[in-house]
Amino acid sequence: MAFILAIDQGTTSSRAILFDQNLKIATVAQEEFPQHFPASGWVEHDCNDLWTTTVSTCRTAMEKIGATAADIAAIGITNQRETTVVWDRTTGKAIHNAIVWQDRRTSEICQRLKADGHEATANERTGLLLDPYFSGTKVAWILDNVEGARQRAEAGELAFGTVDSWLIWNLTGGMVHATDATNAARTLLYDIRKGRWSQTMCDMLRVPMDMLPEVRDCAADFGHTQADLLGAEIPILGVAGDQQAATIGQACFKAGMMKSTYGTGCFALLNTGETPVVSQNRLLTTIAYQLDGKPTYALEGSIFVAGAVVQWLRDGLKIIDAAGETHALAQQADVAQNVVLVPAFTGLGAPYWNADCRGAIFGLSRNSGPAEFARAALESVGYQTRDLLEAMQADWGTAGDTALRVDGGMSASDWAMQFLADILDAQVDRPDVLETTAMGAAWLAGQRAGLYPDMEGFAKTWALERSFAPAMAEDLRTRKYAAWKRAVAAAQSF
Ligand SMILES: Nc1ncnc2c1ncn2[C@@H]1O[C@H](COP(=O)(O)OP(=O)(O)O)[C@@H](O)[C@H]1O
Ligand SMILES: O=P(O)(O)OC[C@H](O)CO
Repeated sequence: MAFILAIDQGTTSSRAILFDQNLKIATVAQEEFPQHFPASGWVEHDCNDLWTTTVSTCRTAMEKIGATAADIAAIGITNQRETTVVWDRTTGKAIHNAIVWQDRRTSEICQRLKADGHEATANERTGLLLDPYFSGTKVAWILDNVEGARQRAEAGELAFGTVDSWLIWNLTGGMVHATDATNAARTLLYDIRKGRWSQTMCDMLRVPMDMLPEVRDCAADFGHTQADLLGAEIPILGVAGDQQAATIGQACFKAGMMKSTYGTGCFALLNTGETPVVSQNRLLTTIAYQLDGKPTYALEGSIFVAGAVVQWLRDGLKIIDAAGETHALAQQADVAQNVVLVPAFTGLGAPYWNADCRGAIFGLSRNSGPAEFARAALESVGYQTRDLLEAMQADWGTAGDTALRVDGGMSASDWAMQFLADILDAQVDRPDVLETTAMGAAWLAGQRAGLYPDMEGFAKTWALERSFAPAMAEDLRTRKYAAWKRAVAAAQSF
């Protein structure tokens, strides 16, 4: 039996998944690692944790089913995007903790650049906005705050990479400093139209170009693992950022197809084909995947809090013990109460991009309790998705005409998915395999290794587990969504 090893290095855990030659999951290993919050709005990871948990989960997954390196045809890597690592090319040591995508420390730099009128140039080159979310300002922050770093970077001694690059560098023993086009597209340094690093953006953000990795296709040769890591050399043949990998795993290969992933946050990607669509509604233009040198573009809506609102009910309010309890609670909620929760715990992402907004709850009465809170929390994820889809519809026209394919931990909630269908007035399809992110990375590597079918054949393997059809009366849908819009406006003016 031949396997593909998918590495999924996420925000809260590292996972290794072995897929067999029929694209079925053979085993999964997962390890969480600590999150570091050195100041308000700052989020860091220890770069060593990212690396050691990756290797140990790979080893555990292999041990679980007695697979050796000889059984593994190739490795595919998918990763939390934007998170920034800078390391010394000689020692291979990171010079600072990884600055995580959620980190807001460069908010002021972004404000300054915007005030100086740079946003249009940034958007035109990269498809992104001047927001601390992306890597570019994080790299500059490290260079300005670690003693001697800027000088060393200018002397070519330091390397920058998103998490995929950091893992590739370590897996190959420092032989390969590369990334793929989807990860490059999240740095604020990459020209998504020209398909190369942008001198203009590097100058704007003061990032020396010599630090940047080489950009390759998603299915390409990224070197091979050092023999002593997993028992023998294994080729690395696939790389994609996690949301793009999920788009691939959901087989959204045709323009107009869309997926939405509900993990900590929610990321909706609409395949727009060979042309990058410029959003008039504050969505991001990004690369969905790049194969045979040809990029396919996507419009992306990024919401920072989705499943995290359920974690808040559990860990902050302590009104549930496990995420799954929200289903029963939401069912018990008093329908006459219209409690609306705006979960802007770390500001609002698309389409508002309001870093300073904070969470708010409206419509409480003396009878409001855990059930109404749980319902409002699940509903908030549906409302935020509708905001994204309305923006996509305005930019693209047909968004929402096809079913929305969902995945991620929170898509396990039948209640949340039914509400989503209701508030969108659109069909929501949940696939059999919810590990779409890892599946996407596995397919990239597996088809390059000659083990898996081509795009068309792979798309045929997508199987539906459950479809949710809208069942809410139109006037109720209209009233509820209008209440959400009022709540978001009020939260922003607080
Ligand atoms: N049955 C459920 N109902 C509601 N939310 C859930 C359920 N199961 C998991 N979640 C939420 O899904 C999230 C985990 O999803 P996952 O895809 O593993 O996230 P990530 O990759 O961002 O760590 C958690 O925030 C959790 O609260
Ligand atoms: O690690 P996840 O699944 O929360 O995904 C993080 C995204 O890639 C951030 O853009």
